[in-house]
Amino acid sequence: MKIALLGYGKMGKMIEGIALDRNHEIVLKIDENNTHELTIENLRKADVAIEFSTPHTVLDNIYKCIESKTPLVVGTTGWYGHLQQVKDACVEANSSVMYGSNFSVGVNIFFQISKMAAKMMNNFSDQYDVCMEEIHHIHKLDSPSGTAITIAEDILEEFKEKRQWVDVNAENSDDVTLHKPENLIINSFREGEVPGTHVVLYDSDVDRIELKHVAHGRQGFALGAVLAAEWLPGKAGFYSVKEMYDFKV
Ligand SMILES: NC(=O)C1=CN([C@@H]2O[C@H](COP(=O)(O)OP(=O)(O)OC[C@H]3O[C@@H](n4cnc5c(N)ncnc54)[C@H](OP(=O)(O)O)[C@@H]3O)[C@@H](O)[C@H]2O)C=CC1
Ligand SMILES: O=C(O)C1=N[C@H](C(=O)O)C[C@H](O)C1
Repeated sequence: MKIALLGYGKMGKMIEGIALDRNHEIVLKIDENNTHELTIENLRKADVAIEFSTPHTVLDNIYKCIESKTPLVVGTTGWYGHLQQVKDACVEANSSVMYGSNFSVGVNIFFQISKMAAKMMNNFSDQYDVCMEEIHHIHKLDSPSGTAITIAEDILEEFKEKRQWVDVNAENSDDVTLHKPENLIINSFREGEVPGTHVVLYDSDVDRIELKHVAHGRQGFALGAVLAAEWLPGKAGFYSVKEMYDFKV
């Protein structure tokens, strides 16, 4: 397949390596310095585009791909407030977009485990409280992580004591008003070069249950994005990575 890489940073470079190993060809690489090359004409030379740029640039890139009808895999996080508009634009144009807060198979298994646990724990919400932690490298621009938001929204669907998630980070950690029983607290930490760690904690007076996913590097995210780029072409519509993995449980 001919692949366009929109964003050629830590993820874009790792995706390039995996795509070449799987006999794909990279026909376009866009970073901050050559955005003028991101034209409809150039996008149409690709069978699929993979977007790992920044929360500030992702929306323009998505809309360009929708306009050119280039199937697009979006890994960039920090834009989910615009999800419905993007979905509507994609469907109206009969284009193909898949987004995912995390493309690794391990995290997608973790999503399922966490959702199942939340459903069980909902029967014991008089005894257990739930909170989350996410730890990432200091270069990360968004907080909480997209992965943490996906986990939190799954928990909110099942664990009825919680009404909304709230991000507690270096900037607002002194604000005690955030700690209300109905708030699902996500504690976001930025440390060194941590690739991505997510924890769900259920705590009672007598014990604690911890569910934890630790990424050892970015390889799993990058392979998942290439698998998505192989899966998407020919499928018009707006998809989430959960539809690609479609685990049978
Ligand atoms: N869904 C998932 O599985 C994963 C998602 N992510 C997310 O992916 C995103 C990228 O992560 P990462 O690669 O680590 O970040 P980096 O900061 O390493 O890379 C970002 C890249 O985007 C480039 N860029 C800047 N402006 C534009 C633009 N207008 N168009 C295209 N590219 C542009 C930058 O260019 P320059 O180098 O010139 O500054 C850089 O190459 C983040 O949002 C992160 O949260 C990360 C890992 C996994
Ligand atoms: O910025 C990162 O690095 C990562 N971002 C994604 C997220 O926000 O969840 C996925 C992964 O955790 C790494």
